[in-house]
Amino acid sequence: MLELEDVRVSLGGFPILRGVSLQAFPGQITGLVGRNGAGKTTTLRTIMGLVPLQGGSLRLEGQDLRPLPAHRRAALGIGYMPEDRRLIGPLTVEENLLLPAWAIGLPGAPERLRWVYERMPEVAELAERRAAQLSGGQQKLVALARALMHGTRLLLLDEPFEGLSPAMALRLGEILQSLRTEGIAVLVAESDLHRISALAERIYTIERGEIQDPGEGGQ
Ligand SMILES: Nc1ncnc2c1ncn2[C@@H]1O[C@H](COP(=O)(O)OP(=O)(O)OP(=O)(O)O)[C@@H](O)[C@H]1O
Repeated sequence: MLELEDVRVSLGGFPILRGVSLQAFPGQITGLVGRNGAGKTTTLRTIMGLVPLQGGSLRLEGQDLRPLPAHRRAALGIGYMPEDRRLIGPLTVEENLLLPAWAIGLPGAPERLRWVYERMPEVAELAERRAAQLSGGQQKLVALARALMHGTRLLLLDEPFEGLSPAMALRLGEILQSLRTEGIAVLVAESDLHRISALAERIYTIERGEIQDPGEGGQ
C-alpha cells in the first residue's frame, strides 16, 4: 500500500501541497481528481521523488520513501507516466521502453518487455517505429508501457486519458483494469471526475493543495 500522511511541499517559496493524505492499495485504481493547478502533478512528482518534501510521511508497503532518490524509487517498482509523455523522438518505441530499465539496471528487462507487449499488443506492433512518428494517442500508450516496465508495485499516471480518442480511452481503461489481477496499485491524476469514477475503487478530490473528502469511487 502507498500511504501519504500530511505531505507538505513548497515550490518557489509557495506552499503547493498543504497536508495531503491518501492511500492507494495494490490491485486497485485510485483517482486523484482536481482542477488545473490543484496540486495533482506535484503530488505524483513528490511520490516519485522529483520534488522535495517539507513535511509529512510517504511510505510504500511500510517502507519510508523519503530518503530515496527517484531512481531508487523506480528500482523499488514505482512507474511514472508524466502528462507530457517525455518520449525520446529519434529513438524507437522499444528503445524508449528499455532506456529507463537500463538506466536503473532493472533485472529481467527482456522478460518484463515481453510481459508488457502481451498486455499491450498495440505497443508491440509499434516496436520498431520512431517515437516521433507516432500519434499523440499512440505516444500515450507507449508512455504507459514504459511506466509499466518498472512499475511492478505502483503506477503513477498523470492525466492518461487527456487527448485520447474515445476508442483509445476505452482501451486504456481496459488495460488499467487488467492490472488489478497483477496486484499493482494504480494512482491516476485526473481533472475530469466522470472519466475516472467508473474505473476507480477510491477517489480523492484535491483543491488548492488539500485533499477534500476522501470517499469511495464508482458513483
Ligand atoms: N516549480 C514551481 N514553482 C512554483 N510553483 C509551481 C511550480 N510547479 C507548480 N507550481 C504551482 O503549483 C500549483 C500546483 O501545480 P500542479 O502542476 O501540481 O497542479 P495540477 O493539479 O497537476 O494541475 P495541471 O493539471 O494544470 O498540471 C500550481 O498553482 C502551479 O502553478
